[in-house]
Amino acid sequence: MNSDANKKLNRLGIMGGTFDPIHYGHLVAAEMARAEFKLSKVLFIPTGKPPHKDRRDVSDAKLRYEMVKLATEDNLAFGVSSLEIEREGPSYTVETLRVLRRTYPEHELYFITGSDALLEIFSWRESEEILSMIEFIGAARPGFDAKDFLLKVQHEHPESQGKIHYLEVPALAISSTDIRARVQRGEPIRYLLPEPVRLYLEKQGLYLET
Ligand SMILES: Nc1ncnc2c1ncn2[C@@H]1O[C@H](COP(=O)(O)OP(=O)(O)OP(=O)(O)O)[C@@H](O)[C@H]1O
Ligand SMILES: O=C(O)c1ccc[n+]([C@@H]2O[C@H](COP(=O)([O-])O)[C@@H](O)[C@H]2O)c1
Repeated sequence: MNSDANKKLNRLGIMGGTFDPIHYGHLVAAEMARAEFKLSKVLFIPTGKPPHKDRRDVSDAKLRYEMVKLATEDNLAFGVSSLEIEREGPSYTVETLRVLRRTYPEHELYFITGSDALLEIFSWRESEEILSMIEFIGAARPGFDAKDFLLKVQHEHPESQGKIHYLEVPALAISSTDIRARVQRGEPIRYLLPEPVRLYLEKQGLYLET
């Protein structure tokens, strides 16, 4: 086999997010993407300072990183990177990808997002540069019309043709916002996220205050 053919076998999935906290919606999307797109590994990258979120009270990056570690350690194909939480300033994806390109020169990079985030990638910093470096996998969330969306994208952003893939996942209507609100109201969150993460966030007293 020549080296070009070899290259194609290495596919790295990247799952970026605030993960405040990580939950089964994230994990199912990553696992389905891994299998469907034959990714050798999925790297979870918690954001240091989320560029598009104006919540001033995003939890401490180290706590969010720790929760991602706890949630992913039982899957050998999952890894966690502290790249963004160690970098100063907003966590722009383009900067992260430049580092990953150097770290994984032989890999094709696939960025996994929920379909809601897929609608926003064109507003990301240097989105054209991003599209020249990687492909996107958009995981379906409830209420999302993928066919319409892909048609619209192709029409408005012809440069993205062939670079955005749609992945159907068993839709889980779980969000970090809902989990935080439940904790605040004293409602159960068990089975919405891995048990070690639930125990950790309770021990840390996370989300008790608005
Ligand atoms: N239930 C879900 N199914 C599929 N993808 C999801 C789900 N929840 C989040 N994602 C995706 O995971 C990535 C990281 O999401 P993020 O950490 O912001 O979680 P979130 O639940 O959307 O958080 P919040 O409610 O605080 O906005 C985003 O691309 C998002 O679209
Ligand atoms: O680079 C950007 O301009 C940019 C703007 C918004 C979001 N992102 C990335 O998209 C991923 C999901 O973000 P979020 O805010 O939905 O948790 C995460 O990796 C962010 O760093 C990136």
